[in-house]
Amino acid sequence: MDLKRFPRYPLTFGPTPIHPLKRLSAHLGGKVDLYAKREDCNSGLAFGGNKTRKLEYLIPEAIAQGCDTLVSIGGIQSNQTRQVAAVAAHLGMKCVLVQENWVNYSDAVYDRVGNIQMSRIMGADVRMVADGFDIGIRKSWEDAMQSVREAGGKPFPIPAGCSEHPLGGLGFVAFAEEVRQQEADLGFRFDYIVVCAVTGSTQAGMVVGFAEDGRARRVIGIDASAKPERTHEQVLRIARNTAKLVELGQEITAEDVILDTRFGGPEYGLPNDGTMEAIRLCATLEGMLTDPVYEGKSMDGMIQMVRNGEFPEGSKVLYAHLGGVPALNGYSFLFRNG
Ligand SMILES: Cc1ncc(COP(=O)(O)O)c(CNC2(C(=O)O)CC2)c1O
Repeated sequence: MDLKRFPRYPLTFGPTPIHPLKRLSAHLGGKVDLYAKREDCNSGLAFGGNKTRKLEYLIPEAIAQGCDTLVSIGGIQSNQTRQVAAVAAHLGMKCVLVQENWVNYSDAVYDRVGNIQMSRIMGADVRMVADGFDIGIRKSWEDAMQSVREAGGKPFPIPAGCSEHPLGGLGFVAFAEEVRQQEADLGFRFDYIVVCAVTGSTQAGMVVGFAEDGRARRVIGIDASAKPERTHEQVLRIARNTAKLVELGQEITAEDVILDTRFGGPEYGLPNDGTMEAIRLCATLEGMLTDPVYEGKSMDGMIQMVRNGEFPEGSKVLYAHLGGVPALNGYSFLFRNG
């Protein structure tokens, strides 16, 4: 699938590395080969992550439109907003971030460390809003854009997770192309790809990208929104729109969106016991850190699926590490004893 007709503004180092998770695979019985693709190491811009790959396809539009301010939204410890702040700083643009109260978790430092701390240091105008979690288009975000216009600025709208932007899925269509090229070098194909899903355009792009070689249903989304009906609908809608955009030539159906709802509880942003065990297991066996909001839940899902024998023996499973580690600082109390 050729994406060259879509302008891309380079914000990442290039193809992200794939490496085996040998100790974790052995610990889980050695019958399934686990690998990680490291989107958490994809850029020098404030630790990067999945949004930085997505922003490569949104930024050309911001530049072409002569926008001077990137406006985005997320929870207090949003990785999205931190990545937007970094890209704005890198491009010499202003940045307004709406940080809503998405997580029912009170830690003394939650709104002063990690992602939100970095966004402030990078010069973003960080605006705290009391509204709770919702992955949809928010009034607070629309108000922020209006405030930029009233101040004489030209805002570029970047919705939560970049997902409701028409080009939001392209980055992870490119991810699938990149994996195919890496598989040619590795000499094998992955049987499954495991990915965390909340606002949906990461999984949606992968579903479209892997549909080309018949692997749409091998993309296993692990819901971390704890509102899976909403996330499933959003993944499906974005995948369908992205399939039309890239002229996939096949229909994406609801059955193509595999979203596992077992690991997202108890709420968005709050870890469960499985999340905490998965974070510790991956950290102590592989030195690979994951977070309590997103990747800890997808890592838990992958670990439990291996333990349950849900991947056939001999399967090669690719874990998409999408970033998120800075938020660990907001959950320090949970790890006070390691
Ligand atoms: C580390 C990490 N892993 C997975 C996801 C889920 O990606 P999608 O939103 O594309 O489904 C996020 C999203 N984060 C959001 C944020 O505000 O940071 C968009 C919710 C993420 O940050």
